[in-house]
Amino acid sequence: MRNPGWIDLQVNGCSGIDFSSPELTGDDFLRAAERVLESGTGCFLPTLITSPFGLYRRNLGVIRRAVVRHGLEREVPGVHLEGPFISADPGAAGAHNPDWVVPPDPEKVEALLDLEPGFVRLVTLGADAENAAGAVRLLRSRGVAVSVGHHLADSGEIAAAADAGAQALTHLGNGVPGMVPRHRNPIWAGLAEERLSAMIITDGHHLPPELIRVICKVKGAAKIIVTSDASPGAGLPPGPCRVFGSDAILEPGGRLYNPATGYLAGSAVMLAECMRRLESLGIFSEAELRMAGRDNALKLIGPA
Ligand SMILES: CC(=O)N[C@@H]1[C@@H](O)[C@H](O)[C@@H](COP(=O)(O)O)O[C@@H]1O
Repeated sequence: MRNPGWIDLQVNGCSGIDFSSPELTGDDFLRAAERVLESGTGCFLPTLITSPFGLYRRNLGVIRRAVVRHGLEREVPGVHLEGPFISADPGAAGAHNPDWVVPPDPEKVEALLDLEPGFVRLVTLGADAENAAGAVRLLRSRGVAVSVGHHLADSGEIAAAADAGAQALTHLGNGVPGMVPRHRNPIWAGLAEERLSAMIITDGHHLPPELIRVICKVKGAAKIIVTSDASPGAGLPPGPCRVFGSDAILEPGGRLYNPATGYLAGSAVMLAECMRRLESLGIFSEAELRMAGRDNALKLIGPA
């Protein structure tokens, strides 16, 4: 499979560098960006997980200044805010700190977007948040792409988000409690909502092959977006490490998890590896892989 310059909408950091850390510096960001780009990713959205407002103010500025200073606007066209408007339920929040979850009030949404105008390109919010549909409409009116996830939303709430202009589902199959009702749960509801693309993490640990196959078959190649969800642990040697301010363990096989909660804490690989793993399942042709690893992501966030 030829690498067309993969586009990764979800990169939380790598090599011990956390884009959501209160200590992130411009040089840290550039070091991490260099590793991401040399791995075969042509363009990516640094992703900030659920954080206090002051952290967004600080880190959006740090990242934007570093990008501009080094002329990386094509490679890093903006950021993905994964939260803070998600569900605080422990299974839905996953690696996110529920203490920083807030409802998507219009003033809060506007305040976040106004920190670095035009720099937020994608927001993940919970479709079960209070007035989620209003927030989706507001974000879309400001030119921001919206994906829903980290929620316990039912099919009605997911449909309402799609009616309001949401375009995708963030890491479908992850960011839900370990045990869910067998028929009515956010995975089936997201799978069944034909208007929404499915972002999926194909790192070999987040989803079993049979679920990847089902999601790809149901959504079709035009509605699949592979993301790495690479975390600060990506690129580190196996063993204990720090991820999103918590202790984590990176197993020799590449599984990265928080031992206190048992939840995965992002992935340990970049998008090129996720694409190789998806290719090895034999579901998609080369042209379809290019859609899932590049074209659909570009379509989602639109031109810079
Ligand atoms: C940055 C981020 O949010 N990553 C999520 C994590 O929060 C969630 O816990 C995990 C497993 O989800 P699961 O336990 O529902 O499979 O998927 C992703 O790694």
